[in-house]
Amino acid sequence: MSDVSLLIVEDDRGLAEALEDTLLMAGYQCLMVESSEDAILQLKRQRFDMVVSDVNLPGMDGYGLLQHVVEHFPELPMMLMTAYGDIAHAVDAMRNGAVDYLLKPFQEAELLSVITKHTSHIVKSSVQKPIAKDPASVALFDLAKRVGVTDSTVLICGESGTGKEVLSQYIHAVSERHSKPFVAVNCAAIPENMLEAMLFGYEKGAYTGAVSSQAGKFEQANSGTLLLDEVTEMDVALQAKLLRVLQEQEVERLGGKKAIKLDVRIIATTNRDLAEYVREGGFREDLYYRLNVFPLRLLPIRERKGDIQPLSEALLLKYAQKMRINGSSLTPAALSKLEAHSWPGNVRELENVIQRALILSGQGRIGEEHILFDMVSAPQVEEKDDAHEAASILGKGVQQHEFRIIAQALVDAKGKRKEVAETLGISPRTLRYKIAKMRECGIEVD
Ligand SMILES: Nc1ncnc2c1ncn2[C@@H]1O[C@H](COP(=O)(O)OP(=O)(O)OP(=O)(O)O)[C@@H](O)[C@H]1O
Repeated sequence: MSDVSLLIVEDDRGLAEALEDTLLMAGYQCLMVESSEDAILQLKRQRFDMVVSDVNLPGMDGYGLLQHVVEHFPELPMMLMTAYGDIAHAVDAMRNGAVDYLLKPFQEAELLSVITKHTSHIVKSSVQKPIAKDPASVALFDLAKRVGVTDSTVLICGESGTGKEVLSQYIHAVSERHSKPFVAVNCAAIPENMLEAMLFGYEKGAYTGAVSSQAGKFEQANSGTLLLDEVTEMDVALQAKLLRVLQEQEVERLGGKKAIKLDVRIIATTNRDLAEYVREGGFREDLYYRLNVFPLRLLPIRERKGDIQPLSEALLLKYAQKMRINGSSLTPAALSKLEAHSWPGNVRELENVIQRALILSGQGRIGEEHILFDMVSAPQVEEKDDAHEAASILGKGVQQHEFRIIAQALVDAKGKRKEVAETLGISPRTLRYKIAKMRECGIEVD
C-alpha cells in the first residue's frame, strides 16, 4: 500500500463508493466526504497529497473549494470532476489553479492515470515510516537504518505479529536497492513440495504440471532484496539447497542446466529462538551462521508499551478512513485498557482489536467498552477459586467471542443482516435477539 492519501469530495454515494473501491484497490489511502464544507474541515485535521472533487456539490461547489485550497494549501494539487459538456468551466478551473480535470463519465484507468501523474513523485520518495516511539523501538529502527545502508544479510527475530515484515521493508527502503524489487516469500505458508520450485524457479517439464518455465523468487528479486519469512519452516533438505545458493550466489532452476548469477540481499525472519532450534536439530547450523550476520530482535509490544498509543492511533486513523468515519479518538480509559493487555498476537492483534472497536462503537470515539480482546487473552479462569465466578467469567468470554464474530460478520456483509444470518447459520430472529443483547451490553451496532 502506498502512503499517498487522497481527499475525495463527491456527493453521489454510488459514484463515491465506486471511486473509493478503485482507489483502494490501486493502493491509495482515501477519505471520502460529501461536501466542500466537510472537505475544509478534514484539510484542517490532516495532511493529504491530492484533492479530487466533484464540481456540483450541495453548499459550496467545487470551484469554491478550489479557491479555498489554492489560498490555504497552495502546494496541494486539486483536480475537478465535471459533468460532460462542462468543458468551458473545466478550462476555467485549470486557469484558477486546478492541476487537472476529468469529464464524467470516465474510465477507472483515466482516473488512476491522472492521480498517478500528480502523486507519483510522492510514491517514489516515500519510505513508509514504521511507528516507533518507545525508546527500545527507536533504538532498533536506528540500528536497522545503519545496517540497512550496508548490504549485509539480516536476521530478524520476534514473536508473531511484531512487525518483522515491516522492519524488512524498512531495511530495503533505506538501502541503495530501494528502487529495485522487494520480494517476500513466506516459507511457512507454501506447501513444502512447492517451496523449492517457488524459490529457485523451474523449466518447462521439470515436473508434472510445469507447463511453462518460471523464474523463482531469487531471480525475481535479483538486484533487490529477498525476504525469507519464517525461514525455519523449510525442511532440512531444502535448507541445504538454500545454503548452496547463498554460498555460490547463483541459482539453477529445477530442470534447468544454466546457473543464473545472483545479486540479492537476503533478509530472513523467524519467530523461533533460532539458536535453540539449531541445538534441537531443526535448523542447519551452517545456514544459521550464514543468515545470522546481523541479528535484529523485535520486542513483543508488551515490552515496548510506549508504542501502544501511537500504534493504536495510527491504526484507528487508518481504519476510520477505510470505514469512512470522520474524526477518531481513544478515551483515556480505552488507552489504559490497551496498555494493560499482554498482546500475545502483538501488532496484528492490536490491529484486529482496533478494527473491532471501530465496528462496535459505530463512530470514531473509542471507549473502554469497545475494546474486546481475543479469547486467548480472556481472564484466567484458574486464578479464581470461586467456581461460580469462574463459570461466569468463562461465560462472558464466550459471549464476547460471539459478539466479535457477529460484529465482524456484519462488517463483512456491509450490514446486510439476512446475509449475516445465513453466513453464521442462525435464523434472522436469533440474530436480531443477539444484536439486541449486544446493545444491552453497551455495544452500539450500526
Ligand atoms: N512499527 C509498525 N508500524 C506500523 N504498523 C506496524 C508496525 N509493526 C507492525 N505493524 C502492522 O502489524 C501487522 C503485522 O506486522 P508484520 O506482518 O510485519 O508482522 P510479522 O512479525 O512479520 O508477523 P508474522 O510473524 O506473523 O509473519 C501488519 O499489518 C503491519 O502493518
